[in-house]
Amino acid sequence: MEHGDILARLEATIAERRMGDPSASYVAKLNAKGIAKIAQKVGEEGTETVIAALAGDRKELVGEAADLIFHLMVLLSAKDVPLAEVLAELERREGTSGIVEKASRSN
Ligand SMILES: N=c1c2ncn([C@@H]3O[C@H](COP(=O)(O)OP(=O)(O)OP(=O)(O)O)[C@@H](O)[C@H]3O)c2ncn1[C@@H]1O[C@H](COP(=O)(O)O)[C@@H](O)[C@H]1O
Repeated sequence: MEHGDILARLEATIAERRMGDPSASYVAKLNAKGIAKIAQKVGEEGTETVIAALAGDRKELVGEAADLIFHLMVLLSAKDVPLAEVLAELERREGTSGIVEKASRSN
């Protein structure tokens, strides 16, 4: 199976569970706690990813990176930002120099 499909499936699952029962779904539980809690989780998972990278534990890094991507997708969903919009932004940057691109970025 193509790995790229998992992001689309995960986005659909997150959208489906968002308003669900917090006692039966982690995605619903996080959304019930509000945007600040979701954003906090993204920050925590980012920090844990950095720690795993610096500790040199490859398996730990893969797990933390998966946690980070998952929580970032929960955050994007909660803010009604489709993943396609982020991917389109990456496509827009594709082929441009990161050095030049940084200077011309609007945000
Ligand atoms: N990919 C994930 C995924 N990655 C990590 N996690 C959960 O993220 C949580 C992170 O653990 P933490 O200890 O950091 O957080 P916590 O202790 O639960 O919460 P706090 O203490 O921060 O309040 C764990 O409960 C993990 O199970 C995930 N939960 C769900 N998914 C996907 O989301 C789908 C829907 O899940 P439900 O909403 O639970 O149905 C699943 O089928 C999966 O595909």
